[in-house]
Amino acid sequence: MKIGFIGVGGMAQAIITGLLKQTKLAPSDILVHSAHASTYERVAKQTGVTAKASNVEVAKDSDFVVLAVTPNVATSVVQEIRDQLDPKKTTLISIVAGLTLERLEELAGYDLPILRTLPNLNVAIGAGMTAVHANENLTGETKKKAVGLFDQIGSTVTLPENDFATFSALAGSSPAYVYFFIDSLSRAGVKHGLTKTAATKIAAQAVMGSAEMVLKSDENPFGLIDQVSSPGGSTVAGLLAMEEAGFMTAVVKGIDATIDRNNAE
Ligand SMILES: NC(=O)C1=CN([C@@H]2O[C@H](COP(=O)(O)OP(=O)(O)OC[C@H]3O[C@@H](n4cnc5c(N)ncnc54)[C@H](OP(=O)(O)O)[C@@H]3O)[C@@H](O)[C@H]2O)C=CC1
Ligand SMILES: O=C(O)[C@@H]1CCC=N1
Repeated sequence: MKIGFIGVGGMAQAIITGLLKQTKLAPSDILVHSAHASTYERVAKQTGVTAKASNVEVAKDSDFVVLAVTPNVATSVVQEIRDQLDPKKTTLISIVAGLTLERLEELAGYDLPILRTLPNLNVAIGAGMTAVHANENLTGETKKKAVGLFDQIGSTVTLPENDFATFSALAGSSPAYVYFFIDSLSRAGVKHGLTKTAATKIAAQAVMGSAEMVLKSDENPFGLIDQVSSPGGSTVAGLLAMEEAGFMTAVVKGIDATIDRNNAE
């Protein structure tokens, strides 16, 4: 089974790293090409994957073709490889935010099996969260294999396409917001005398444990907040100060802006 990546930027590299760590795929079974030889040749050198001389070659030689370019060039790239996409052999997997199955079928062919996905950066460490939606041509074992790639590098959820913009904000973009939160915690620690390295490790471990607690406990997050907040204690004092600064409103406004941008694609 050959998996070809068209575009090897941040997200494609995260998927490749995750696949090489979490699956039995050989690096040579992963084919890559992108706009600049300096990028795809560097990725090939660093990871052992196979560099191809063109997008067309990647499409021709792959069973699963992962479209991993930015939305502004996706249309022209699909048009470029269209003739190599053989519905009997090839499955197209798109990770492009905002690009619908209807548009992909229009560009790539109505007979082609296509999986629309929206992964997040944490696939690199096998802890991703990916939304998937297959078109009606993608069925059976091939669908299992395509979705299975993302199951092996994290969790997957099948969502209606009109929820993808919201999912993209809550899981695709949110790692950036959580990293921002961790960095904010860490900076506060530095303000109070910890080293940045120690503060970041402490903050990240606390965030990881808290996320695991939400997933594993029967309590909702507000119940857990109450468990942490001792009567008359420091946590409730901190929570109230954060809320006075507009914590929840800031988060919801950020997610609204993310969804608005996704819907404008
Ligand atoms: N970053 C993320 O967390 C997520 C991103 N996505 C989606 O993933 C896609 C890629 O995003 P991201 O990795 O962040 O972006 P990057 O800018 O890091 O990567 C884009 C890649 O596209 C390549 N490229 C540009 N033009 C062409 C072309 N004509 N032919 C072949 N390759 C080309 C670039 O090549 P080169 O490097 O050689 O210049 C680069 O490797 C986007 O559609 C985005 O919506 C989805 C979920 C999460
Ligand atoms: O910033 C972006 O547009 C992409 C989509 C989700 C995460 N990164």
